[in-house]
Amino acid sequence: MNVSPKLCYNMFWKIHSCIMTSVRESGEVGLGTLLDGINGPQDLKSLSLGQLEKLAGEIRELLIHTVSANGGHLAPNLGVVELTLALHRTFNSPNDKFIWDVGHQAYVHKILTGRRRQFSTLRQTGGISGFPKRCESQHDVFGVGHSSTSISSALGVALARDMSGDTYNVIGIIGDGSLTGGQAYEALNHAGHLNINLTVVLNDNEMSIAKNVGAMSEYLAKLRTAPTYSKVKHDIEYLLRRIPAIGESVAKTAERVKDSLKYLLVPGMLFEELGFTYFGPIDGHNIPLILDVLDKTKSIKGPVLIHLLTQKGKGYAPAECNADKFHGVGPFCIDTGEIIKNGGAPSYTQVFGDTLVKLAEQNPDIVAITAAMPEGTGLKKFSARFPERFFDVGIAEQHAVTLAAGMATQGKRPVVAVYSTFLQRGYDQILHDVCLQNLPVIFMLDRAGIVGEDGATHHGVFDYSFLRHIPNMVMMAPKDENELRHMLYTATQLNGPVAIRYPRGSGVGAESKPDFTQLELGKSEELLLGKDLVLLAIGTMAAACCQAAALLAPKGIEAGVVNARFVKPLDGQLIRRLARDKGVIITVEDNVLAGGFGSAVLEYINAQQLNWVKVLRLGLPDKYIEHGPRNYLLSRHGLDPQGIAASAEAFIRQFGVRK
Ligand SMILES: Cc1ncc(C[n+]2csc(CCOP(=O)(O)OP(=O)(O)O)c2C)c(N)n1
Ligand SMILES: CC(=O)[C@@H](O)[C@H](O)COP(=O)(O)O
Ligand SMILES: [Mg+2]
Repeated sequence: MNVSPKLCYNMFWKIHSCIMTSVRESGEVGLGTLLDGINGPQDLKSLSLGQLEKLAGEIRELLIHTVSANGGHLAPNLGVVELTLALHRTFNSPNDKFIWDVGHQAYVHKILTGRRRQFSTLRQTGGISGFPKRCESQHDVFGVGHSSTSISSALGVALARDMSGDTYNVIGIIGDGSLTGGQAYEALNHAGHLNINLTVVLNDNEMSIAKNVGAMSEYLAKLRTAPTYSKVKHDIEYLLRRIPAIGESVAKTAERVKDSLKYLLVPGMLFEELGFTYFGPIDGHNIPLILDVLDKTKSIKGPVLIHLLTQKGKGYAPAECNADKFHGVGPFCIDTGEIIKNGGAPSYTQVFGDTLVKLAEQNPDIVAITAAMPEGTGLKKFSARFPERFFDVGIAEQHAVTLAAGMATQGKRPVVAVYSTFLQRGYDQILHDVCLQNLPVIFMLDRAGIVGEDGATHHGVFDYSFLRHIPNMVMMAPKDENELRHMLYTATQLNGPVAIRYPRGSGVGAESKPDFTQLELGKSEELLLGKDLVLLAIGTMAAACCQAAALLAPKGIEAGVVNARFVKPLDGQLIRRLARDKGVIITVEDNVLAGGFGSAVLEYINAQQLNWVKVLRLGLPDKYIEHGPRNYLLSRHGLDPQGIAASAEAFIRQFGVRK
């Protein structure tokens, strides 16, 4: 009988799932196993190679089991199991310092550094974070969540080490996707120049979240198929030493010979040219091989780059086949790999993506730009429909912004779709390259407000504050997914920079008609009338405010609700009227209070000398918000209907109701 490898693999996977199901049912994942004996990295030192390989399997089971329940970054972690084991086996953390790029692949590191028993709390309220965090463990040397920082921070640690006369090892671990970010090159440039002792491990799985893009990615692919440079170096040295009589002296000049030969044998040794000693490419799932190369590179002076080839999702068939889907995933069924869906209305992301395609069908100047997140930002459809008008620039938000500015000077209508938190990278480019020249670039800020389980590094709670003060910028936030459509349409009709911010996840199920309405610039929408106070809401806070008003009514408080729509320009006319008629304004936003929407309203009231108005600002405090479910975090910060109603009631009781 002829059995295809794919069929074999599927059969293996079925048997494996059955075993896993019974293990899960007995509630024994990772207990009574090798993993159970790992209380810290020191416990790895005595394990045999066979045991390390068995441990790798147990870690994979634990990863799959935990992420299937809590959600998280499964595929990146499955890909670095062997690498992380080898790192902790070779080096001595926390004396030696590991610095992870993005940090979404540091689960194995967490498991091996004393957090195995807390691992079931991953990404949950009060539980361990999905990213390295200095306050969580001394093994987490550098906090992270945004990409391409590892070489910079590792270099900083290495420089500090040398200044203090210490001798520990510093190892930065960066993925091929993160190597598309400009900061990584700034750091390579600096490290190569300093000739400092520093190890960079490049974990190359040919994937960012989506397939990796760019010339560097193509260069890595060339290295992948070229003869192993480290092997070539070794072989040349070996051969030269074996030449009778002259062997030793020739071997002494081997360094020079190798230097000339390497150009012939391996095209464009970019990393070596930058001052790094390059090792690779090496199979990143072969523990003895990784141990060997780590051991060898330990004694090399100057910066070293070890290029490992890994497979994202390794060991779990659904993640191997769909590495992008399992990059960051919600709870899923282990046996089938199916994501457990909440159902509900289409997400803001989807509505944006569909709307952009519609608008682009009518306007050939519309182009779309993503920084390595075509799926997450909803641009997948656009990329399929208009491949020549779609640009994935890699993890390069700064470049994305200035690229858009350049296109806008030539009459294009660039739409930069980006997560709010990652646009923080492009602040100067927005200010200096886009707004100063008043260029019509549209910024679509997804994942604005509280994002949930990714936590402090990912909440998009600063965007009102870092965008609204920039001259020429128009900033809007829709109350629902249907309004998002009209806002995007409106943005295409304006002739300057526009930012629109909206949250992660489902819309409210708002009905949408096929036509578009151009919204009046700086005009808000009165949703509910109420004589005692007004809840002046921005974005999705409008719905919470309507519910809060309903909670206040039985208490004899008549609250009006306004959907502000614009953070900039503000609806000054409305604010003056509210000040005159009600005298109590409560602003509500899911942004930090500092410099946010409420601050804008206060500035306006001050500028107009409407001094009698009582203003309460509800929003997020001047601190980083931890990880946890989005609704829980909103309620914890008083931004759910109950919280808003309670604050409004207390405020009105303190300042009285104007009759
Ligand atoms: C500045 C910034 N932009 C975007 C992201 C979103 N993001 C997280 S991981 C990732 C891909 C990283 O790819 P790579 O470094 O190769 O890691 P892999 O997941 O492949 O192991 C992206 C785009 C981010 N974390 N930071
Ligand atoms: C690590 C990272 O930055 C992304 O993977 C992020 O976690 C994606 O989040 P979403 O699930 O909101 O797309
Ligand atoms: Mg990668």
